[in-house]
Amino acid sequence: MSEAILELRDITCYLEKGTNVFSNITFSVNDGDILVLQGRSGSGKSTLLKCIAHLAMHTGDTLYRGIKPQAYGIPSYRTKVMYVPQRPSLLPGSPYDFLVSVTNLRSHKAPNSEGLLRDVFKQAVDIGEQWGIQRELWHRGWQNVSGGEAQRILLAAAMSFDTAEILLLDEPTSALDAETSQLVEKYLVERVQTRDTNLKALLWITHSPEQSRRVGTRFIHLSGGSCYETEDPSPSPYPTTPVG
Ligand SMILES: Nc1ncnc2c1ncn2[C@@H]1O[C@H](COP(=O)(O)OP(=O)(O)OP(=O)(O)O)[C@@H](O)[C@H]1O
Repeated sequence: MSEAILELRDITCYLEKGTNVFSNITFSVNDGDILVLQGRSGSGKSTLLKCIAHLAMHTGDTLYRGIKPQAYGIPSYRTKVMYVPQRPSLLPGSPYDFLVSVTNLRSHKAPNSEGLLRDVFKQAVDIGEQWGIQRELWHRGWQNVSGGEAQRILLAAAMSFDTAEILLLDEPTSALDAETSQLVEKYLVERVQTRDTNLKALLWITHSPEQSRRVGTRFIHLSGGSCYETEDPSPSPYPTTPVG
């Protein structure tokens, strides 16, 4: 059996007193997994990714390589287990400014931070160009790039940092046309399989059964506040085998 990188134990999320989105979610993400997370709209998929990234209040434990994120340091943990939202709705400035901010955080403005930024930017532009993102878009304000462009830019940025062992992908291709979507899928899957970067696994929300079949190695459904692992890549609202 492959090595567990991330373990979720009894993750329960309450949004209001007395109402929980889900409870006691327990599963592991192993080296090499492309774990597809499915479920009806409103079942709590995005919220679960936010709990894993420690961006939403919850109870239960997350262990990254056997260590609690609090012990690891939440900012460092988030560079290893990185949440990639559907849209960068609240980010100021341009995509390039975003690369600068994250690189400054990473380097703590060390003397070589310019070199690090140059490498990250080159990598981001290279990846983006493979997906049809022209270099000049990195310098445009976020509000002036389309939803599909912003999605690809965020993903290219996440890949260019090359710090993450797990990417938490919230419908990463929802704004893309079929052809571009498959280009991005292929790239992400290959990065996990070829092992030439730090990336070891993906936790991927999708509503598309076709995408699920193309990319997934494991399939987890959220339904009725619980989660279920299944061999079936097509979403089912009434799965039968609970995990955890
Ligand atoms: N900040 C919040 N305050 C109150 N309710 C919230 C909040 N965030 C999410 N919810 C509710 O929690 C539930 C789960 O939301 P979530 O976005 O996780 O669902 P989802 O499965 O990702 O949905 P979709 O497939 O439509 O993106 C929904 O009923 C949503 O309305």
